[in-house]
Amino acid sequence: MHRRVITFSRNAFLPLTTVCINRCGYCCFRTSVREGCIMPPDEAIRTLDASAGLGCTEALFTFGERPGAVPGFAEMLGRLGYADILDYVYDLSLAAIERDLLPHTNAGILTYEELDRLREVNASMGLMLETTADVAAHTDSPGKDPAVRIEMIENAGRLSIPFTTGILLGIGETMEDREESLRVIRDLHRRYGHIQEVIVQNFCPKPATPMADAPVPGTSEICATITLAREVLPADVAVQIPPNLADAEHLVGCGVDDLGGVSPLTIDYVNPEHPWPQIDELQRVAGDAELRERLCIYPQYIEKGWYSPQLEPLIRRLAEKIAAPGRGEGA
Ligand SMILES: O=c1nc2n(C[C@H](O)[C@H](O)[C@H](O)CO)c3cc(O)ccc3cc-2c(=O)[nH]1
Ligand SMILES: C[C@H]1O[C@@H](n2cnc3c(N)ncnc32)[C@H](O)[C@@H]1O
Ligand code: MET
Ligand code: SF4
Repeated sequence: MHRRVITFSRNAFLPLTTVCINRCGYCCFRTSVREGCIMPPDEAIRTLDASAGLGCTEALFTFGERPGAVPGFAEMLGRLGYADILDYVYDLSLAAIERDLLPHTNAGILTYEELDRLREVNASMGLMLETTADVAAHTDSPGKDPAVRIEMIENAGRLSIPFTTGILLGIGETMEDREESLRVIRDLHRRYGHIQEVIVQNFCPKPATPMADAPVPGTSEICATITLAREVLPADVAVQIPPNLADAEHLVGCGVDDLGGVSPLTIDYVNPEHPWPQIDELQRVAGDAELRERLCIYPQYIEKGWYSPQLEPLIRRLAEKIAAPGRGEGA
């Protein structure tokens, strides 16, 4: 099951806010409304500048879902001059584009209209399905209702947005649940053709969360799930594993196509205890496979023109840049 090419994206992770209406049992990212819960514009711009300088091509905006519904948040955001976090991410997406970075946003559940608006300034977007099962970890997370997640992924399909989704392993679901989740993703892709990659992400326990002592999926179980994903999903959908969370070196042979976004500058704010491998270590992870840099919009969607006109020149330029010979590690 060894695949010849393994891809990754050089990115910058910008957690715009840690405030969230959900309370997932595994999450250490979410905080209350308090000092520091919103990344200020000057810090965001510094991160974009520095990441562009390090050769990154993607700005990943990942943050809490519907923070505006949490009391006190709107007032804090208002002090930065914004009425809605989506106005803020829109402006920062423009700032990213100006600096030659392609925005990819995962803000949790968004409406059709919100997706349509962000589509103008995002090369791809994402939302983890997590699981189709009804799990205890999601009891206090209305946004993790599988029906709600499926509806949003469907809306992204209607809007022809190149899309990243995935499943989270070890949150109370069974192997059968994983198979069902993967089939649902496959069926969405059959209808809309927009799923570019599916992340198979293993739960990592966090201190002081309800799941702090929950068992973690072992390497052989993760491998079996990657193999299952590769069997269920069509060949044009990449299977991604995060190289910082699992034993990626031993898992790539299970059917992995992609190592996701890796940052030379920022940490993985969702899993802060797991540092990224250095980009020059990724070839070791990829083993015999050819390691190839990609953009956050996959080549087939560039060919199909599934992007907004204002992203066209940048996508063209970055596609040439990553294809240029001599652009190896640290370039
Ligand atoms: O650094 C991370 N990147 C995450 N990414 C980013 C991802 O690695 C890249 O941004 C995409 O592969 C696009 O290049 C996600 C993107 C999504 O759309 C949905 C979920 C995730 C999850 C993570 C994550 O937990 N940590
Ligand atoms: C951005 C994505 O990160 C994942 N996520 C959230 N918390 C954890 C954790 N403790 N371990 C692994 N992945 C996590 C969820 O799948 C979310 O959708
Ligand atoms: N809160 C969103 C979600 O869980 C984005 C990723 S977690 C920080 O879907
Ligand atoms: S995983 Fe995402 S939705 Fe769940 S509590 Fe954390 S930030 Fe909110």
